[in-house]
Amino acid sequence: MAYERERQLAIEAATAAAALCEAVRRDMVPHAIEKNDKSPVTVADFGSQAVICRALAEAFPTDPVVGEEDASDLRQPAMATPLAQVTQQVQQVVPATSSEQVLDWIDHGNGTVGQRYWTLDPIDGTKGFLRGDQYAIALALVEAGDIKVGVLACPALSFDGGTPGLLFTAVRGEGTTLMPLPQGPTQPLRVSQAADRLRFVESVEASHGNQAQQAAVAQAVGITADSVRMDSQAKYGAVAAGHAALYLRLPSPKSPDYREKIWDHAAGVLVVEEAGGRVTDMFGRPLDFSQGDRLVNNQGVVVSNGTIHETVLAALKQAVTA
Ligand SMILES: Nc1ncnc2c1ncn2[C@@H]1O[C@H](COP(=O)(O)O)[C@@H](O)[C@H]1OP(=O)(O)O
Ligand SMILES: [Mg+2]
Ligand SMILES: [Mg+2]
Ligand SMILES: [Mg+2]
Repeated sequence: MAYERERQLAIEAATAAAALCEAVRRDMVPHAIEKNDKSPVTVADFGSQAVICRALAEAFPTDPVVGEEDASDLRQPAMATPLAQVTQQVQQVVPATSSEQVLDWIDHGNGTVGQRYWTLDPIDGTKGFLRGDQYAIALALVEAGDIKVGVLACPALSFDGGTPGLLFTAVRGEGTTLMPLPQGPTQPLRVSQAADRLRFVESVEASHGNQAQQAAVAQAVGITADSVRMDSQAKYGAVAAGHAALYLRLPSPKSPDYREKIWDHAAGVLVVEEAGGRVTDMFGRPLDFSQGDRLVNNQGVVVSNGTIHETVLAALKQAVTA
């Protein structure tokens, strides 16, 4: 199988990070630390990035990792308490780790996009994580702009009332699989074509999309049920598993020039594509992962079961020009 080492390593690292995040949520009631851009980060985001970057640095030392977080704030003297908490959490995975080591592992994620790179969102949906809702650990390998491996760990996700905790894994050309966390039988995953599964998913956070326009487009393609609102790339998982036919993320009227970050999409895109679905921007262009840490050549994201994709793009064109 192609990319077997990369796939195995990504699964192991994301599974360890998922356990760390769940331990934080269970044991310490995480609170938000505010970043410069006012968005939240927690002890678990830092711990997850440290654990995954450590594994990548060891196994693939020359691969850059483009991760969401960096350790500059954590290095400030005023952050001694959260740093100690991050270190304590990482020690559950890697015993006898020092804080210095943890900071260096986090900063291993400050790489830049190149011919081959990994991109990591140590917690995608930090707001969902803090609310007790959905979040994901998202890790992907990209070569020449093409996503080759994508792993999405969704510790709080379940379908049809199952035990929470699902891991999605995709390798380009080899399909998508679903496995319970932390381990269990693997099953291949396909998107759904069933008419009764014509649900659509969107963000919980209204400011991350355009909910009025999303509802109008969904209705135009015959989806009459209310949206299922979900944080994080778990939405890609819902489409890949056939629990939704469509995920719409249209530019928010409050931030029309926002460009999506690569770590918010890379793993999810491959998980859906390899399950038989399709992902483009709102104009039908493929997402371009070769340009840097943002999708500068794209606006909005449309994720579907494939079958309805062209109809959705046509409805979107009408909605935007109307
Ligand atoms: N204006 C925006 N439009 C789209 N996504 C955004 C916007 N602002 C922040 N985000 C990103 O949305 C992601 C969460 O998505 P969701 O709502 O689907 O759970 C976060 O990674 C967040 O990035 P950041 O962590 O930099 O704030
Ligand atoms: Mg994040
Ligand atoms: Mg994110
Ligand atoms: Mg964030």
